[in-house]
Amino acid sequence: MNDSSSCFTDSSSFSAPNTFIGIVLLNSKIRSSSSCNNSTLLFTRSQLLRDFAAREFNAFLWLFLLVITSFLLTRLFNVFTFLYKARTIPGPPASSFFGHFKLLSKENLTDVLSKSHEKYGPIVRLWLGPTKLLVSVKDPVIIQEMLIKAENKLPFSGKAFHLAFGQSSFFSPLYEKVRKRRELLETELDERLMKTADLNPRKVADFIVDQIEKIRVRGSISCGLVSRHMAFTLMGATFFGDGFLAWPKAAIYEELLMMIAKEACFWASYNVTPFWNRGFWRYRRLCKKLRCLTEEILHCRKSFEILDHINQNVCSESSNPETKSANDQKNSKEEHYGNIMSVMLHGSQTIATLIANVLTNLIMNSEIQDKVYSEISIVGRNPSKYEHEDVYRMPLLLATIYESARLLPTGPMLQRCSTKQDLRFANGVTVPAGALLVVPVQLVQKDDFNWGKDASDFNPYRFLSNVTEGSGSEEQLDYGISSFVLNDPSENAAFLPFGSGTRSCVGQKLVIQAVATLLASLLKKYEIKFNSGSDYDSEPLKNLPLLQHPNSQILFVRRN
Ligand code: HEM
Repeated sequence: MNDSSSCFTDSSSFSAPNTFIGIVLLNSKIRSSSSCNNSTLLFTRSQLLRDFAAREFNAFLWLFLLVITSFLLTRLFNVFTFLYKARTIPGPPASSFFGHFKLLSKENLTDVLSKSHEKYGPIVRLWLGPTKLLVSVKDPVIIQEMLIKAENKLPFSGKAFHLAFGQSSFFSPLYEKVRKRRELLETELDERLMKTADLNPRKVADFIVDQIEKIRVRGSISCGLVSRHMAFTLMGATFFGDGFLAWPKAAIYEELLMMIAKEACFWASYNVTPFWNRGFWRYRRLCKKLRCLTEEILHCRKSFEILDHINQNVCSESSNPETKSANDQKNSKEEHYGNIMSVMLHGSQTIATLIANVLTNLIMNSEIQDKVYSEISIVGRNPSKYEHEDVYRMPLLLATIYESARLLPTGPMLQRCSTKQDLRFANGVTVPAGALLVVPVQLVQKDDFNWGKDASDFNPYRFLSNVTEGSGSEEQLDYGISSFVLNDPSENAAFLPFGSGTRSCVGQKLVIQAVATLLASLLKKYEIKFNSGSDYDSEPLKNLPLLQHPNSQILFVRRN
């Protein structure tokens, strides 16, 4: 037998190793067999490596296939479990693969939900797509439970703010992200509400009354426009201090904010940000201008500003300022500006709608306006030690504000989602994780079951309790006002204009005090009327449900 017989020239006489170590061992074996010539050795080695690579590649493919298959099987299992759990929630049957999408593209969601609740009860489901489940809750007790348990909002909530103003942690969908700032803002606002010096809605009210005096001589004014201006001035003075009232660029800031408000939802509705659209870039330029003006007012203001304080608190807790990188500092500054602009936008829009609703209701119900005026006059004759406390002695005015917020809430739906865990309600219904949960506020706040037969009528007295007869002062009785006390509106779980639970509105107390003070100052000086010839100036309209966003022309008539 010659020497070469021991060489590994015949590839079939050996098998390639399965591991890299195997290759190394075999390689050393080949090297040690000195009788092999170089070319045979090279051939054998490359053959081995090729064989090894092929095996490794096959193994990799198998592994990849296994991972993909198990991933798909898990997804499939999850989808079936989701569908199975969703089956237990009552709702109209979905006729197509796309669920109720067709129905919703033809009809308003609130109307569809109204019919579905009537037929299927307090919890109903609708399919927005093959696996997109929407669950609507109309029962106040279950709503309360849901708004506490489901802490997160839908992933796209806050997208409009994010697109317009960059990072904004107040309106982030994740509760974890907003929790700290929510708490700080709440505490800050509570503290400021206690101190008259820092935040004085009366100053804002006097400023607005002065402005109204100027426009009054020119005649009537659009209710929507004047409400918008009042809301903006209130928000500006609250967050930038009294110096905001004299800021010469306030009017430009207001105009920009309102232009952005008009377009924000439209641009946020795109799944992919429309960078190719010129209109989008024009919108971005508006946002940038607003950002510059925000920076400007923050630089020149003298008074302390609430959100600045919160930002400092959050930054000092999250990291040591000395070790903070320049990038971190830039991000926190961006977020600070984002927060200011988003709160200004949210507050101005919602307060404007609320003021417009109250003014419209007071005009359409002149007897209530007269009584509120009487109430303001009585309190004015015997003012409290602290001016800002006066409004809490005006129950009818406060009840009018609550009733206006009940009849026409600023948003038609509250929304939540539970991404990780199923939600189990006390009544036995389980909503699978990943479903969108909504509360149709308009339906809940006008439901006869929750509010009585006159649920659709304007009746502020539903928020008042009559204290035993005869306890009212003579002066009160002269004005035809019996002694009323305001009930806590949150006692009724169906009262949701500011949401409820873990993600409820942080500005509620501020709004009620500020709007009541402003309206008290206005009503004390002026009687508010529709301009004759205005659409609303007719008796038959009185009992019609309040129209959305009333844009009637109103007059401020000076009282003697
Ligand atoms: C009439 C005026 C206002 C109305 C009707 C209103 C209404 C609401 C509603 C319905 C929500 C969602 C609540 C929920 O999902 O449960 C909300 C959230 C919020 N509101 Fe207001 N709001 C008003 C004014 C304000 C003001 C003046 C501020 C600031 C001082 C403010 C700060 C916030 C914040 C920070 C959130 C987000 C809370 C979160 O996501 O955790 N709101 N508001």
